[in-house]
Amino acid sequence: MTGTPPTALRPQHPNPRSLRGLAEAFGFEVRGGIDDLDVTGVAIASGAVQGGDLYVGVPGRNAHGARYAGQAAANGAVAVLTDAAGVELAAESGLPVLVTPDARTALGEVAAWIHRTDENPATLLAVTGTNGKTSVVYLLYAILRQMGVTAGLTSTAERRIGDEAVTSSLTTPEASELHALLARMREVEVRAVGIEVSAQALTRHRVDGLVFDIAGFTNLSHDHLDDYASMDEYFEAKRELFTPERARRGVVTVDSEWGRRLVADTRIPVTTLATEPGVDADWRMSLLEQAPTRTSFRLEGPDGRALETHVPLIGRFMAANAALAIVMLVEAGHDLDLIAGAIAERGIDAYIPGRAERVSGERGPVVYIDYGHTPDAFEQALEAIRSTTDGRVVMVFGADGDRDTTKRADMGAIAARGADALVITDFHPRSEDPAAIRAALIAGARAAVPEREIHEIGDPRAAFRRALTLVGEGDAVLYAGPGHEDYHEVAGVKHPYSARDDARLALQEAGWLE
Ligand SMILES: CC(=O)N[C@H]1[C@@H](OP(=O)(O)OP(=O)(O)OC[C@H]2O[C@@H](n3ccc(=O)[nH]c3=O)[C@H](O)[C@@H]2O)O[C@H](CO)[C@@H](O)[C@@H]1O[C@H](C)C(=O)N[C@@H](C)C(=O)N[C@H](CCC(=O)O)C(=O)O
Ligand SMILES: Nc1ncnc2c1ncn2[C@@H]1O[C@H](COP(=O)(O)OP(=O)(O)OP(=O)(O)O)[C@@H](O)[C@H]1O
Repeated sequence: MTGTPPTALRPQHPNPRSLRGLAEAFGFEVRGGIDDLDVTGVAIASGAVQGGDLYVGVPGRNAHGARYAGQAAANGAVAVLTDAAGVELAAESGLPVLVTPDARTALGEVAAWIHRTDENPATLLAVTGTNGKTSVVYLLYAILRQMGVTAGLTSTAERRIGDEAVTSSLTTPEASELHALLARMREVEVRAVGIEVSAQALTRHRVDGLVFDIAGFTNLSHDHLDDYASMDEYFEAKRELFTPERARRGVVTVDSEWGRRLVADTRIPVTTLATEPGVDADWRMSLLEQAPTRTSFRLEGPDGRALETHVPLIGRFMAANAALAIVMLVEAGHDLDLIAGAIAERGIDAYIPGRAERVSGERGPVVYIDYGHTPDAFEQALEAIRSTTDGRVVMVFGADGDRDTTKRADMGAIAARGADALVITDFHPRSEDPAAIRAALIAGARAAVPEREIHEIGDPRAAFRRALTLVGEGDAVLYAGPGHEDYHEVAGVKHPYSARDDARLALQEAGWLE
């Protein structure tokens, strides 16, 4: 996947900056003539380079990026920034080379300098946590727009400025892309931006060169133990967002021990939010009503301030995400009454692609396509569906290949406990044997509930159609995993596949959708 140029939103009228000025500002060693050269952008993937860019060659898992300096030059790069190991490779391109001990560490500040990020007046709202980041940034975006604020977002699904959107490749863009996106947002006078920040982004310097106005925390649960040696290390990666170098203020959901630990450990001022009963916090969310099409809730603040609203989505977890978004906006300086006024009547008018997205119509079973791929996400989504469904709940799911294998047994177990029947299928097996991934999920399910009805069908299209044969009016299907995605990755090849489109087609074939 690396080397594929990510589609990126960039400023349309960049202000050129002097390359000599850049080298002097950062104390870079210079090889080659750079006087009279200007730089207008920055990229770390050669395929993404545009005329006037600085190409930054960073070492990767597969190759040193400096190896691709020739392609960067062909695409119009004016110079290369790299480390000592990359100098010789970069010089082969014929471009001048700037040298720094660690090009990845330098990238964020360099991108901020080139794109003048300091001059960006937008409020920056960062969201981290294992689950709910994408949802919270879409909820922030929706509320801001309902309040008449020009907003942007960056998430796993999309980067979005007003109505302009491009599909994302990473959850958090590389720093080169992120600062360009913010510069583009400044051009169109975006005033507030929701930014999803993964643990990997913090660890890999993708949000360097930014200090967020508000950092929000959703939750922490089992995921990414292929990237981090333990839950403690994973937590430490997230905790970094709640330091003065990264954020001015925080809003922390304290339902879990991890949230409480974050509050105890942080060095920035934080406001707390509880969304479960019996947890003490500055703000408390309580559910009012759960229906298959919406969830309404009440949010109460420290001084008796309160609002009631709803989200057009299922589940306590979605109300929790919405409550976090609202408290983040209050902490960013928005008046609670103004927020309430904007969302009281119509509720929060959010569309979140592929997160508990209802694809069924008026007739037949209710079908949700979800992006859940962790044990906790499975549990939350199943609980939400149970609380709005009297009939059977059938769950279709698989597990990522080449990703944290230790969560598979738990995913199987939670599905077996929460659903009446399971259809276990393939979800991006990547380089792994798909049958072995299914076997791990089935073993987890059988260990938890030996008698559970389980169907094993590798092809996701056939699996979903099997699920439809197991349900009828009043029942529900949860298809967890693919969410908004439009591909199915097998052995390094991405095959076109949209679970949402295919599910609609299957519902039509079954006569349940026009
Ligand atoms: C493990 C990891 O983070 N890998 C990232 C890394 O890839 P890499 O080290 O393998 O790169 P490489 O292939 O060795 O190439 C080295 C350099 O040469 C460049 N190159 C390479 C080939 C070429 O033709 N031209 C070129 O310029 C590459 O852009 C890179 O800068 O640098 C690439 C360029 O930016 C990233 O795309 C890639 O993210 C991969 C796709 C990835 O999957 N990352 C995951 C771990 C990740 O970050 N996930 C979180 C999700 C969190 C969540 O689920 O919540 C995220 O924020 O997305
Ligand atoms: N607050 C929450 N608590 C637990 N599970 C949640 C929560 N919000 C969403 N989920 C579940 O997690 C899935 C992913 O949600 P979302 O995309 O918002 O999270 P994320 O943190 O952005 O994950 P990713 O970066 O992988 O997209 C949802 O489809 C849902 O199943």
